[in-house]
Parts: sequence; structure tokens; C-alpha cells
Amino acid sequence: MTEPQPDPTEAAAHAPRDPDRLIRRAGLRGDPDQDQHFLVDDRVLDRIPGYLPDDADASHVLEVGAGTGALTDRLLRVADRVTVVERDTRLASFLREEFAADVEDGRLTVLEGDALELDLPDVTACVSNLPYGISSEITFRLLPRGIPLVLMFQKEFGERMAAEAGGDDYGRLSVSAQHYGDVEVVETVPKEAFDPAPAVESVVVRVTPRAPDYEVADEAFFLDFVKALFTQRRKTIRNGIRNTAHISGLSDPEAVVEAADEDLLRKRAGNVTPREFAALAALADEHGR
Ligand SMILES: C[S@@+](CC[C@H](N)C(=O)[O-])C[C@H]1O[C@@H](n2cnc3c(N)ncnc32)[C@H](O)[C@@H]1O
Repeated sequence: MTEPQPDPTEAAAHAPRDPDRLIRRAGLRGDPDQDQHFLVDDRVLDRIPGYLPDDADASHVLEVGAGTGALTDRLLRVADRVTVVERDTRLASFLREEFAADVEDGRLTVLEGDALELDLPDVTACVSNLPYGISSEITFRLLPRGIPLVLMFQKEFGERMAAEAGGDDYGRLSVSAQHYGDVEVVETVPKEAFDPAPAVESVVVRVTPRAPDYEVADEAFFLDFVKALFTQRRKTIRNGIRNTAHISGLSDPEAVVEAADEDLLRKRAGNVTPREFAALAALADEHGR
């Protein structure tokens, strides 16, 4: 007796959508001026949802900049619900058509518009191949939400986010991002994985939310203080505190210098850990504001 063979149309319906065919069906070419670099490497696309932390709640996943939906298709396989944001009207219409069944049964919502202007819904995670023009702004809107993030960035930006004190890439971006979670580069993605290819390599970054291992009384002041000290990264912290009172808003920087630890005052910002910045911000808050 011969084994029953799977219906080839059904098997195809369960296979992930082919990214090149999606682009052909959408009938347009990605426009780099609109931050349109579509991921066309199936292996990268298949891996991305798997970078969510093991215990991540995938009941409602946000994707910023869905393009032709190659990543959306993979997200619908792991999430109960997906909301995508797409600014390009033609792509938003295509997504509604291509994923009509998922839209109809309420598993997919397509929001048309600028992700920086729309009210983003309460989601449990965000997985996106971001439009690079809004990487920083959208990321710093998502970080305070305390949800897991798996985001594609230009390589240099992603490496700066994940950098540790003492390294060349460490800066304000590293301290501010790591304030909200553990930041890791989980994959480097070559230019050829995209159509059209961007000018530089990309990285996938995972942010696993957690409370920092230090206390901050005033988060906004802490972040401004860090920003101020990194504008003087070649100076010692002592001179940085003195020179940047106009940015950090300190009325008595000298009192902070007097109260701070001598070893810390001799360091440069690039060698100060987030925990040390927090201790310094607490002193500044107490003595210098
Ligand atoms: C890098 S592509 C990624 C597309 C798709 N997710 C993929 O991986 O193939 C970024 C997408 O974001 C869209 N986009 C650009 N700026 C946007 C904005 N401000 N708000 C929402 N979408 C935007 C572009 O039209 C493009 O489709």
C-alpha cells in the first residue's frame, strides 16, 4: 500500500512566503530614500523571531515598517496577534490584500502611517527590521515600555547600543539603552541579505528588559547627566562636571566635584560604568541641583 502523499498546495500554503515573490507580487522596487530595504534572505528571516527571549510573551507582537510582509509572515507563525505599521500607502494596501485571511480573523492589524506619529498599541514584544531613519527615535520610545525587542539596525548603531564601558563604541547610547535592559548583538547581517542592498552592514539586536542594578531617583536627570558628560568624553569626569552644568542643569557643579570619589573624578566618561554614572547622578542630585 502506498503512503498518502501530502497535498502539494496545502504544503505550499504552510511554507513561509518567499520574500522575492512577495516583492514581485507587491509590484514595486524598494526605494532607499524611503528606508525601503527588504530582507530577502530566508535563513535570516526564519531566524529573527527565534531571537525573542525564551520566556517572551508573544501574544501581541509589533512590527515597525512591514514592507512587503516577509517578516510579518514569520511573526504570524509565532505570535497570537501581530500589529504592523507601514508608512507607504501602496505597501499598506498590499499587506491588507496579501494577508487578507489574517486581517479578517483579527490576527493581523495593519496601521498605515508614520510610526513616530501614530499611537502605538500596547504590545508584548516588538520585532522589526527598522527603517534606519527612525531607528534611534523609535527605539527610545519602545525601551521604556519594558518589553522584549528584536530589532535590525545599521551595524555601527547596534554595536554602540550594546557596547560595554572601556570599549571604543561605548557612549551615551550604550548607557541609555542598557538602562532599560540587557542589550546584545545576536547576528550580523550582510548587505546582500536586502533588496536593494543598503550602504552598510546591519545587525540584529535583542533587548531583554530588566530593572537596572542601580537606583535612579530621577530618570530624566540621570539621562541628561550622562548625555552632558559624554559631550566631554576626552575630559576627566571632574572637568566634565564643571564644563557641562548648562546641559545637565547643575547649579553648583563644584559641590558635586567636592562630594565625588577622587578615582571616579580622574576617569573619562568612556570608562565609567552605568552603575558609576548612577552613583554620580545621585550625588549631583543631592549636592549640585
Ligand atoms: C527596512 S524596510 C523593512 C521591510 C520589511 N520589514 C522587511 O524586512 O523586508 C523598512 C520599512 O519601513 C517603512 N517605513 C519607513 N519609514 C517609516 C515610518 N516612519 N513609519 C512606518 N514605516 C516606515 C518603509 O516603507 C519600509 O517598508
